[in-house]
Amino acid sequence: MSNDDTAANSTSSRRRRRGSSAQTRQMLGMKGAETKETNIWKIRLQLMKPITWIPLIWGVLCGAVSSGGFTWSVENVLMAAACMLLSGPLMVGYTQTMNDYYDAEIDAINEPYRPIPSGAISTDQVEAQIWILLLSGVFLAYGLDIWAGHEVKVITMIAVFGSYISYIYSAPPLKLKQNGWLGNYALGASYIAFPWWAGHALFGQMNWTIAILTLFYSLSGLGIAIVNDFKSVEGDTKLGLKSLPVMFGIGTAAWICVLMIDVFQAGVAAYLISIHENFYATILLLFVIPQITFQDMYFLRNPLENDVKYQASAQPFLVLGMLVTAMALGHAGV
Ligand SMILES: C/C(=C\COP(=O)(O)OP(=O)(O)O)CCC[C@H](C)CCC[C@H](C)CCCC(C)C
Repeated sequence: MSNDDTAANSTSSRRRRRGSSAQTRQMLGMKGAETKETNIWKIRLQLMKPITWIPLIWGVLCGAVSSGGFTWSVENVLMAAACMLLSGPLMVGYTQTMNDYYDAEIDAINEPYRPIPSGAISTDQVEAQIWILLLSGVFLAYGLDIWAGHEVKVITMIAVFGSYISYIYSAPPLKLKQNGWLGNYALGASYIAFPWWAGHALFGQMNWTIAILTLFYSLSGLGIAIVNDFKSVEGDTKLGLKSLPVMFGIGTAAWICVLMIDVFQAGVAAYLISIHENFYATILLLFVIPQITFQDMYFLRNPLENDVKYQASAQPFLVLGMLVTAMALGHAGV
C-alpha cells in the first residue's frame, strides 16, 4: 500500500470516528453536535438529553442512603431503579423536551440543527412526547407511593411540584431561566433537593430537616449552574437575559459562583458537625479543598475558557460530597 493510500485511509477513519462521536454526543443531548438524524426515536431521545439525567439519578441514590432505610434486597433495588427511571428519563426527559419546545425560536438562531428548529420533528409530535413523559412520570410516582405504602403520596407530590417548577422554568410568562438567580436556583434544586427528597421518601420518612438541608445544599448547585452561563454571555447580553455574568460582569460573577459552591458545602459540613457527625464533616470539607484548587487553577483565571475543564475536574468532588453527606444523615438517623 502506498503512502498516499495509508494517508487517505487514516483520514477517512478519522472522519468516521468524528462522525460517530458527533452522533453519540447528539444522542446524549450535548451541545454543538451537528448531525442530520432521521430516525424519529433517536430524535426523541435527543430531545430528552440523556446526559442530564445523571445528576438526578445520583440525587435519588443520595436520598436512599440518607433515609437509612435502604438495604440491598431485590425489592429495594427495583424500587430505587424505578425511582431513578422516574427522576431521569421521565421527569428530566419531560423537562428537557418542554424546554426545547419553548426555546424553538431562540434555538433557531443559536442552535438551528436542534430537532425542533431543524424541522426533524413536528410540533405535534413534540407536544405528544411532553404529555406522555409527564403523565408516565406522575403515574410511576403514584405507583411508587403505593409500593412504599405511603398514606400521604409524597413522591407524587414531589413529581407534580417538580413538573410545575420545570414548566415555569421554561414557559412564559414566568420563564425563570431568564433570571440568573431564580433560574439557577431552580436548576440547583432540581439537581440536589428534588431527587434527594424522592429517594429519601421512598425508603424513609420525609421530614423538614431533609427538605431544608437539601434546599440549602442546592445553593451550591446554584453556583454550579452559574458556571454554565459564561459560555453564552454574548448571546444572553444581546437577548437581554439576566444571567449573573451579564448582570455583574465576568470577574464578579465568577467569584459569586465559586463562593456559592464552597460556602454552602462548608455550611452543610458545619451542620454535620452540629449533629456530631464529625468524621463525615471532615471528609466533606476535604472534598471542598480540590474544588477550591481547581477554581484557582482554572475557573477564576479564565471563566470563559476554562468553564468545561473546571466542571470536569471539580464536579466529581462535589457529587462525592453529596454522598458523604447522605451517609452522615443516614448514620445520624435524621
Ligand atoms: C431544562 C433544564 C435545563 C436547560 O436549561 P437551559 O435552557 O438554560 O439550557 P440549554 O440551552 O442547554 O437548553 C432543566 C430545568 C430543571 C427544572 C428547573 C426543574 C426540574 C424538575 C425535576 C425534573 C423534577 C424531578 C422530580 C422527581 C425527582 C420526582
